[in-house]
Parts: sequence; structure tokens; C-alpha cells
Amino acid sequence: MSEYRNLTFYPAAVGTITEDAIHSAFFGRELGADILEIRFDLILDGLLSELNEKAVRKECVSLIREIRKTGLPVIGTFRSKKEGGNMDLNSRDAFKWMRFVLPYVDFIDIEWSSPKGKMRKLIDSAHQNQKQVIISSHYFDQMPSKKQMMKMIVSSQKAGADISKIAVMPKDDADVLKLFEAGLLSQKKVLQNDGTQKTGDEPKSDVRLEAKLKTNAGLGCVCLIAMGGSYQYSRIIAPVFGSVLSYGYVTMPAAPGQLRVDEIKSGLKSLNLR
Ligand SMILES: O=C1C[C@@](O)(C(=O)O)C[C@@H](O)[C@@H]1O
Repeated sequence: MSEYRNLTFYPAAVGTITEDAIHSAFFGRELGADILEIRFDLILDGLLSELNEKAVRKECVSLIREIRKTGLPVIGTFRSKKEGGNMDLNSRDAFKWMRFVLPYVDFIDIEWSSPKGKMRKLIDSAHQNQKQVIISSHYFDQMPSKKQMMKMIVSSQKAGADISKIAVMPKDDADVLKLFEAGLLSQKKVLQNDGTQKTGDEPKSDVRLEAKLKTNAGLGCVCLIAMGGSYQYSRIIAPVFGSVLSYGYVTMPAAPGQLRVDEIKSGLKSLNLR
């Protein structure tokens, strides 16, 4: 069982590292990040244009080793261009890189739109090595329906996601509510389908407690993100609806409407969520 499955750890403030990785990692820790996300699609980009693949691998390992000296758990992310990142690799190369960094990280972020066979193999290998899997889906162009979002959450959890992450671009506050409701309802569904979860002791309406219990029991959780400057508030209150990770930037926003990670952390604290 991973050391990150415990009741006090979640919701966690994630500091996204986009540049000057080692310095940013230590600064992220200073800002109160509980987890660091290394955006390899942004960090590797410069390296790949300057060095050959062997040298990039070497550089990559020494970078992660230095970052691990912060003592914080690390998420490895290779975000594709179509999901808002900078990765221009075909899926074979993207999976090659994900397999390469897997031994050095605690969580690996895999996009739900990836080829399912490759995804299944990587999930198996992550779990065999006590790593956690975040399966993510980003909707920049069109707000998905509640049904679509619930389907993504339930199916990705069936496929082995420890955390199913949905990031949407709402057109109004009603869309934010839709996202939260999809998160809430799909978690109830996962709990209902899991007989071992019902002790009868938990207050039925407390989705926060349920999220923590699920994380503890090794069941999938959700991460709900409403992107865009008008919806920054959602990054702090999403944990009220069971979201276990809130992403913030360290030196430079990596997505529309990201707050800095210290703002996330103090927001969570002021609502007594941490
Ligand atoms: O998927 C996400 C969430 C994110 O897009 C955000 O909106 O904070 C930031 C990304 O770095 C991360 O991988």
C-alpha cells in the first residue's frame, strides 16, 4: 500500500513545475506544496532540442533525483498538445518516456484519450511497482455533459485509475456545478459498487470523508478542475465535493486560472479542508 494513502494527506496542494525544475521544486516546497508535478512536456522540450536521447535520459534522472531531495512525492506528467500541453510525441514515444520515468516518480499521469492497450500495460506496471495512476481528461473546447463526465470517471476507475482527473473550461458557474455534481455522483456510484466499503459508521452525506476513506482503501478518487480566471474559486472549494488534488503553479501558470500553490494551500486551510 502506498504511503500516500492516509487520512491526513488529502486534499493535497500540487505545485506544478514548468521550468528551472530544481529551483522551482524547492521553492514549491517553501510555498507549501504537498506534492510536486513535473511537467516533463515543458521541461524536456528544451533538453530534446539540445541533446541526444541518451543524454536527455541521463539529465532527466539526475533532475528527478535532485527534486526528490525536497522529500515531496512527485507526479510525472507528459501533457500532449491536444490536452493543453507541449508534448509533440506520437503515443509510442510518449509511452516510452512515461515507462522510463515511472521508477523515479510516485504518481504517473496518463491521458484517458491514450491508446487503451498501452495504457493498460502502463497501469499494471505502475501498480506492480506501488505507483499511483492519475488518469486525466482535459476539455478545452466544449463543456462535457454531466453524463459524459461521470462515464469518464467511472470507466477510468474501472481501468485502474487511483485518481480520475477531469479539467474543464466552463462557460458559466452552472457548468462548475455540473462538474462538481458529476464528481459527487460518480463517487457514490463507485462506493455503491464496492460492498467492502460500507461499514455503516460513515455519515452518508460526507463526500469528503468518503474520498478519504476511498483513498485509504485503495479505491479510485476524483480530481475536479474548472479552468479559467473566472473560476479560480473552484480550485479551492473542489475538495468540498471530494476532489483530492488542487493544482497550483510555482513560478508560472501551467493552465488558465491556476492560482499559485501557496494561495491554494492557504485557501484549503482557511476552509478547514487541511
Ligand atoms: O492536469 C493538470 C491540471 C492543470 O491543467 C490545471 O488546470 O491546473 C495543470 C496541469 O499541469 C495538470 O497536469
